[in-house]
Amino acid sequence: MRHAHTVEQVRAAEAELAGQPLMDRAVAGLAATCARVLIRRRGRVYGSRVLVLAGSGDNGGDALFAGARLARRGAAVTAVLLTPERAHPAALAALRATGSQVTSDQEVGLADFSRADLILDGIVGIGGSGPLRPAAEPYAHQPRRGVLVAVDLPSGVDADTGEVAGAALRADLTVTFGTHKPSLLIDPGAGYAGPVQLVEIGLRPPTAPVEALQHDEVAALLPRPAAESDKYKRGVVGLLAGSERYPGAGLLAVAGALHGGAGAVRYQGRAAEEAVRRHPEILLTAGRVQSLVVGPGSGEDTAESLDDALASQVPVLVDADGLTELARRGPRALAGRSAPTLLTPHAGEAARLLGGDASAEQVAAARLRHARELAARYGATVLLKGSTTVVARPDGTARVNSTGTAWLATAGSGDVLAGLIGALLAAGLPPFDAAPVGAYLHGLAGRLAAGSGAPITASDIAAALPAVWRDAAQGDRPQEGRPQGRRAGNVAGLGD
Ligand SMILES: NC(=O)C1=CN([C@@H]2O[C@H](COP(=O)(O)OP(=O)(O)OC[C@H]3O[C@@H](n4cnc5c(N)ncnc54)[C@H](O)[C@@H]3O)[C@@H](O)[C@H]2O)[C@@H](O)CC1
Ligand SMILES: Nc1ncnc2c1ncn2[C@@H]1O[C@H](COP(=O)(O)OP(=O)(O)O)[C@@H](O)[C@H]1O
Ligand SMILES: [K+]
Repeated sequence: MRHAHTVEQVRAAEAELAGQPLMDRAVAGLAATCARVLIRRRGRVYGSRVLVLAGSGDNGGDALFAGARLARRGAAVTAVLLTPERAHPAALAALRATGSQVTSDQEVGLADFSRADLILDGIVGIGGSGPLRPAAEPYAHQPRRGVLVAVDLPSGVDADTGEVAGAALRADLTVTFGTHKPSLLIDPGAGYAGPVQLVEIGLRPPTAPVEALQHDEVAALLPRPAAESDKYKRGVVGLLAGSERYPGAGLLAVAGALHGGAGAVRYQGRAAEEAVRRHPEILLTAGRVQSLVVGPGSGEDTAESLDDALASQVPVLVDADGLTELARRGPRALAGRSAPTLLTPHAGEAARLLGGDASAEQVAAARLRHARELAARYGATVLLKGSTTVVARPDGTARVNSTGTAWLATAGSGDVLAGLIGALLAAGLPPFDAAPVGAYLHGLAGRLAAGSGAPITASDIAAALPAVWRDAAQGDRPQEGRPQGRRAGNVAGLGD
């Protein structure tokens, strides 16, 4: 499990360790990573050009101290102070003692930014607030050829949410201290961080409000048939999906559900004939189910299907057309439910569910905030899809997905996901497990299908599910780094 803590929690955990050399530990890890980057890039640290961008707080202090360590190994280090009168005194003295150049001339800084082999972004860390200050902003737009390492988190990114209010520095790699911050796991912030390396400094923060399942946790949660299982004991998922206008969505939901670990898939929609032709293993008769999926391509049947689903006593996943109908009815439509409800909107559907309080763009720019808001308003678990999938519960706890690729953004991909998660619900996983496990497998399937990068169809994603299930079931293989097609670029693999 990857855990992410808020700034407040990090500060409290730090206070408990007062007197311990936390900064030394952080700096040692940071400098070691920078040295590795330089050795991979240039074969050695000696003679490399390093630029340190130092703000006024301890984040700048970390960067200056790391710069001093690199200078002692022969790097040509220049430090640019963004607030010269408030630079970290001890760290500045340490860097000066190496004979390195220190300047507050931003013209020099910007020129070096373009030339340096390695840039340390120590402008601002967890003490940041609001958009980058004017002195720092030009660095966010300046071209460079070297590797940019963000200290703790990329400057300009809000640590607790991953929101980016204005410009931010786009890192190739982030070295973070003590614990992950939510912004390192959630876009758009995560997209600025690149691969993240965690340096342990001894912090013991409390329960994490945001976490990301990894292979081990997914392996432990995957439903497996027991010796005495039969198909009903394994769970039956009911699909209320597909209509005359959108038969394909029903078929794709079936394809996802068949690979989701339930014992049987009961299909109730207008694409029945085609569904059974393609998937002869499905059931078309009415009967007991342990979960229901309502909405993918339900078209003209949506209102009635939603009525049926919400009146049931089993976990219900509402997706696509079902969400549009639910948005019309509002949160009260879920008030009488005794079994759990899971909503799986993309940003546009989320905006609808919020009744016009946010646009799709605003939802995508503040995923954690809006997923939490929706979960609280509807009293349901919410899986918000998109570049980072976020699952939130009404109490605000959240899980974010660390697999996936932008190639998943293809028509019908969400229908496969809905069927898959529906089956996991039928197999007995609670929504806060079923949703992130489904997203994790779906993301891995997208990566597997896309390979080194190629357009994929939703059917390809479904077809890849058995292989990624087998892989995930083995556990112990953390899925680090950013998905295919992201700019891990010139330091691919350094986040390991
Ligand atoms: N808390 C901890 O447990 C540890 C913290 N360490 C480092 O300390 C950092 C936090 O240090 P601080 O609390 O001094 O805070 P920061 O250094 O993150 O930032 C505070 C300073 O940045 C300026 N600032 C705020 N918002 C800004 C913006 N948008 N643009 C430009 N400047 C801005 C403020 O004027 C303030 O003086 C961490 O990010 C990490 O790098 C590490 O040394 C190890 C341990
Ligand atoms: N930029 C992206 N990066 C990674 N995954 C994405 C991106 N955009 C969309 N996805 C994923 O692709 C799927 C698309 O689902 P959805 O929007 O419901 O599409 P559809 O309605 O066509 O099935 C979701 O799982 C979503 O998280
Ligand atoms: K930083």
